[in-house]
Amino acid sequence: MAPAFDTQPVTAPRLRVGRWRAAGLLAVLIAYLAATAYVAHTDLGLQSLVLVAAVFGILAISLDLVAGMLGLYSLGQGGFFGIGAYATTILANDYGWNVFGLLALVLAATGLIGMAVGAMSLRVSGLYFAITTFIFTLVLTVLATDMVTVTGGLQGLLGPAFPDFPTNLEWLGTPLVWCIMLALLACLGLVWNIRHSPLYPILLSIRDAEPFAEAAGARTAAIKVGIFGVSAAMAGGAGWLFSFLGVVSPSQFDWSVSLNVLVMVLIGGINTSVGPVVGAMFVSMFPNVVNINPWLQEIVYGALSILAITLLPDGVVGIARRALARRAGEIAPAADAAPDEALPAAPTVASAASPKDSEVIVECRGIEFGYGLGPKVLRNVDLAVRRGHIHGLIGPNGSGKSTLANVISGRLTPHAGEVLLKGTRVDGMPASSRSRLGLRRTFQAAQLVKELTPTQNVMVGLFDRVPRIVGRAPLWPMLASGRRDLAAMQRRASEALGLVGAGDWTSRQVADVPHGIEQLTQLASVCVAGPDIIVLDEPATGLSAKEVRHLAAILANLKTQGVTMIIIEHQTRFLFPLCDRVTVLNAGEVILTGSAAEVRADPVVRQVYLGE
Ligand SMILES: Nc1ncnc2c1ncn2[C@@H]1O[C@H](COP(=O)(O)OP(=O)(O)OP(=O)(O)O)[C@@H](O)[C@H]1O
Repeated sequence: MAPAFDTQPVTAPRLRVGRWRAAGLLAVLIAYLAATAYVAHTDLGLQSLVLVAAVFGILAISLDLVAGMLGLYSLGQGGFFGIGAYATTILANDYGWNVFGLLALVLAATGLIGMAVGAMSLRVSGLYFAITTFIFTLVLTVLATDMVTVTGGLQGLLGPAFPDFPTNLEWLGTPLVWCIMLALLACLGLVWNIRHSPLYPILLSIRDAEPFAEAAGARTAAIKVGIFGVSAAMAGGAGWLFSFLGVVSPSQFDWSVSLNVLVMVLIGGINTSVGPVVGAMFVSMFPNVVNINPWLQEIVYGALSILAITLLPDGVVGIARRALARRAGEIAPAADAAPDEALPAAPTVASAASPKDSEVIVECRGIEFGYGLGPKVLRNVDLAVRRGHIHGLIGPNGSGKSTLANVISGRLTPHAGEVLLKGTRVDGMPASSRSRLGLRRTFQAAQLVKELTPTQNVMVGLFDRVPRIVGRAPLWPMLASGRRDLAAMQRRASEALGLVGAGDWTSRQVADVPHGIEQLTQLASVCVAGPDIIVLDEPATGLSAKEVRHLAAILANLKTQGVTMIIIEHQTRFLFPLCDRVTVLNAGEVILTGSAAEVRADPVVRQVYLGE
């Protein structure tokens, strides 16, 4: 089993913001509170304009949390918003419930409903996910329209009054202004904290490279459902706030509102800290600020929205952030160096002694597997890999090697047979649980998050080595334990990149690094967790001869540290010198297991695979 996560440095580093940045943040906070105080004392017209924009800002943040970080384009936000507003209005007006008690109820109820809707909708993804959440909003709108005696039908209901300040706080002005603006600040803070926690690279890896996150031990379905619940609760909370702004009616929560919120996020900048709020301000304030003929106004608004979305794919804030980062030299230009030049010298190869009679650490017995109703891809496959060995898996294209790797690592469940890791039967276990038994894997096509740095990607590999990442994320930078663990994770990730020879590439985006460095980053992301067993699926694909030699040296070094490896590879000249044993698959069946020399000498293998 991998060693426990070492949390050195023992003392938590201070919050990682420079002096100027801290002063800037403080100035922004003071300006925000001053602006809130101004709005709290101004006329009702301006108040209502700002407050509607702020409530929609919260709604847009709730959507960005799932759309930007998880790629789940929910059209259910309008529905959760409506539930919050109607529940507050009906229970406060008709039953006299305390509005603050209702806030807790709304957050809990919409969070739970969100998790239930999420659990059902997450069986599908992309467009189908959007459609299922759209149907949720549609059904709620129809109910709100038809249940006239409860909801007031199309005319809606007048929302409850927001409680006044106690007399000693009346000097603060309108209490609802403070409540909404502080709620917006809290939502911005929550998302900022998540973006500065190690949960952020994990969420992006669930979005862009889910098998990678699963293989690192993340229960991706549970995380998606949980985050969707938080997003729904935030949208419900926005509905609670909205109920105090006037009339609550179906047109304010229908599917077009969900779409409008998506437009806000896209215009402002998806997956940015303040972009959704900027988008919400633009969309909700536009009709009042540009006060022209209504139909001309719609045309101008539509044209501006289309232009913003098509010309600014990162949104207004995304573009501004990139420009600032370029000026500050944070985004390095794309790498010019050829991969060969990019790679440092290979590490020294220590002698790779093979423990001859070590225990069997990975075992497959009688594995049968086929995709859907198609023919069997694996037939009665037996495989025994000894601790500390490098076990090669070769065979012609389509012979079932990657399928077997997926069965061993938990992405696929065999139809028959058993998989054992360290003597424990695991064939019913998800990939995330197998990683806790010390198994890690790489993928044929590198599974990484392109917009993150190699260091951030490698940190994903530490997911199940660091306690309570998900639970602490909403407060992460504010917790001493969070800052300490993040520093330790960054240090471990940089070390792992250094060990595989990619230490010079830690701060560029993966999108800007050569293919060889991507492959090494994948390898570092598994090595960082100190695994006992690594399954590598065609690690040498696309590498130059020099890079392949470098990779061979790294794998031989890993072997000297006692790591067991199963390597799927077509390049036998690279693979055979590393291997203790080689298994040959052909059309889903094992045709031979033996030493590299035995395999090379076998006439059937020579004919079937080596083409001789
Ligand atoms: N997701 C899938 N759905 C249906 N069939 C699949 C799927 N993945 C693989 N197959 C089929 O299963 C068979 C085995 O594929 P697999 O990728 O395991 O072979 P392989 O030996 O790894 O091939 P290669 O060396 O080309 O990577 C092939 O016939 C392939 O077309």
